[in-house]
Amino acid sequence: MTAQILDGKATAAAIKSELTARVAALKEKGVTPGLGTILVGDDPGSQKYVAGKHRDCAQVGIASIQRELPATASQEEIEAVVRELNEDPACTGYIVQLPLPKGIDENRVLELMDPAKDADGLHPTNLGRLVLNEPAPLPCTPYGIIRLLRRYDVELKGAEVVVVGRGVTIGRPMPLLLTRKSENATVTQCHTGTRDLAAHLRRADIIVAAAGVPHLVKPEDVKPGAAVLDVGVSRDESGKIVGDVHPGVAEVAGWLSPNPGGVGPMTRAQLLVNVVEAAERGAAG
Ligand SMILES: Nc1nc(=O)c2c([nH]1)NC[C@@H]1CN(c3ccc(C(=O)N[C@@H](CCC(=O)O)C(=O)O)cc3)C=[N+]21
Repeated sequence: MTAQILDGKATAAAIKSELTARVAALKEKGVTPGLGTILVGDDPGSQKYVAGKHRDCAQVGIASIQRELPATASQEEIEAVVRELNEDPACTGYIVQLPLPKGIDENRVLELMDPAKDADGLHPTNLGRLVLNEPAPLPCTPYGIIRLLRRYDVELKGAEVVVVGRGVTIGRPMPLLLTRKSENATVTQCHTGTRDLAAHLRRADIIVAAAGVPHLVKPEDVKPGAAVLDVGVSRDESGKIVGDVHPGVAEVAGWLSPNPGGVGPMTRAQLLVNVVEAAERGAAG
């Protein structure tokens, strides 16, 4: 048996083509959605991700607003750019590319953002709304994962999901989305303090591997037919992406998201969704 591929690239392309129509409709009303990015420092990986986000924008007709600061930028300088984008009417949503350089208080920067312009869905107010079941922009990677599973008709209702990892962008918000009434999954969250990870993995109908540990999920730990999402991104010596899922899992799983080509493109598509939805709310109000 070989797993069906959860093709994030193709699914993201479909979402982007739907967004293209919504952006065109907004433009007829005189509203152009604009995605802002704030990039601090010159990490080549971060530069590449940010460039990809602006390429996506061009594809669907969203305007790009790019702000770059040197690695030596101070807390005050970064916060000044956040305030500027909060005020800029051309910017309907934006992100601060993470991580920020050492010595910068990331949470203070994120808290300064206008929650209505939070394209990542990671502002404390929006995470709070998620906990309270109130409408809010949703965290891009977790929601991208859910949309990918839905696209391939993977049953979420009643499913036993194991989330591996407790990072702020994926691990922590993922169970909040999965346990909504609309998803109705049962979630076990595993992390470095988990005593017997393999025992949990073996029971899972769906595994979300977001630990950032190369090949953490082994074929012998996967229940035959399970859906496995490879979210972790590590790099080998040559700079090639190594995921959290061992390649042998493809022989056991029922569905598998490749890495690259799986969750990454879905994250980027969801970012655009948040920007367009913010612009639609603005146009309606
Ligand atoms: N405020 C903030 N929001 C983020 O969403 C955010 C961030 N900071 N910091 C870094 C991580 C990383 N991230 C990725 C998004 C897409 C791909 C992606 O599309 N990857 C391609 C391959 C890219 C390649 O080959 O390097 C793929 O999986 O097919 C990867 C990584 C978003 N992040």
